[in-house]
Amino acid sequence: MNRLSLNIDNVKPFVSADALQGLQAEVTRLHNLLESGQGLGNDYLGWLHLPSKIEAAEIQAVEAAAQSIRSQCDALISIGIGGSYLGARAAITFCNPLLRGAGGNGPDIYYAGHNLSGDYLADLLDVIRNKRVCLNVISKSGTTTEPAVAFRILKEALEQQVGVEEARRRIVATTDEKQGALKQLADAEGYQTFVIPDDIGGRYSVLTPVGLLPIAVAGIDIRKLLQGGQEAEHAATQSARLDENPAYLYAAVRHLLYKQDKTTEVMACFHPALQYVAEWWKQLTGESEGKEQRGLFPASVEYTTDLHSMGQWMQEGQRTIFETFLLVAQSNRDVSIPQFADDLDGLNYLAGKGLDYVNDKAYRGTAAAHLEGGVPNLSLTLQDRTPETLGQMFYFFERAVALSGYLLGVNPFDQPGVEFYKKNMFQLLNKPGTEKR
Ligand SMILES: O=P(O)(O)OC[C@H]1O[C@](O)(CO)[C@@H](O)[C@@H]1O
Repeated sequence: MNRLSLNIDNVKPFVSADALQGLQAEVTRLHNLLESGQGLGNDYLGWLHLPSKIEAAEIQAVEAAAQSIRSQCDALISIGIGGSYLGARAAITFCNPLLRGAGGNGPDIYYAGHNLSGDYLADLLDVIRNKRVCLNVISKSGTTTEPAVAFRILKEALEQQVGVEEARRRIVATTDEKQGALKQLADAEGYQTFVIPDDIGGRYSVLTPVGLLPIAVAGIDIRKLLQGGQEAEHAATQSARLDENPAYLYAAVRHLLYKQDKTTEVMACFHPALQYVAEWWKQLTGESEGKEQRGLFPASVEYTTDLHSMGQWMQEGQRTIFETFLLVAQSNRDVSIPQFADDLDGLNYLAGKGLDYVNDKAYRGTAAAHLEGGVPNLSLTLQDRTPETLGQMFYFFERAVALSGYLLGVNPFDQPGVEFYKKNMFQLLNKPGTEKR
């Protein structure tokens, strides 16, 4: 079942059917390279068939741990950064009510370890002071500074609140099977642990326990999420043809636009539930493609609010951009506009219409205006805000970005550039073993 639809009508003035057809042979070659495990970064392909291969026992273990957290606690703090953070936050924001506790009908979900702000952590410590708290610390390497520091502080706070023994029961670690400081710490303390497979990098890990545990704690059905992932996996595996494989069509279109010096891709959403989906997508594309001085710069805007700020730039700024609209066809709920007898605000022409109707017109008006202003744009419409649709979307982008990296000739599964700031930071912090340059 296809829960996503890709519309490329507004790129046609820039990308011809012939140009797409001209890329087909290369796409097919790269598809075969990906599937046969012969391409760049082939030791990180565990995500490729993960949705269909994840073991029933693993799903059950995640569900049981989530249930135990839901029954013990009224707040979960998910501690991680980058790929060990954004997938869960994207899913939880996407599926759950926007203004109630982020955990929907379960514990409130808070995040830590994704920044180094003292204010942020101090505020978080205040907020959780009188709550029953559980911690899920997530780090593949087990050595990333931001989550390690946050975990140290939150672990101490929890131990002071409930004692060392009870704290141990309330902490779950998601990390490497064998290595890293977090693994050693978890073993020493006797925490429950989940494993991040060796062959799956952080930004491709949302459908492993990295994402699944916090998502399940938030009351989202992870089986449905995985089902969506599986549907997209099957669809993308079956055919490399651009007229049959929308993930590859998206990759091919953005590659052809990049070749025309459209070097920035702006993901534009009209729904606040997509805010962290865009953040997840930025990590996926940025870390996968931005290397060897190549790669699209991934940016995002949230409409309609940003139409009143960035809208000017989008309409008339440098023509080095294209836009990918990420849309939701069916919201969970809608609110209709009332009729007023006096009509002093002049809005009676919208009376009886839902906000989604108005939002849709805003999208259509924007897409046409930006095309007229020289910005090619494509639209990916998600059928609804269900976990199945989200699972399809996660896999759609993973597959598309893997192919995009191969089209660029880079390894989409490493991130050597990220280490540079860390070296400098450690030297500035006088970390033992690092020397000043
Ligand atoms: O799970 P870890 O090892 O803490 O890494 C978190 C994130 O940091 C990075 O390694 C970059 O530093 C990302 O690739 C990764 O998603």
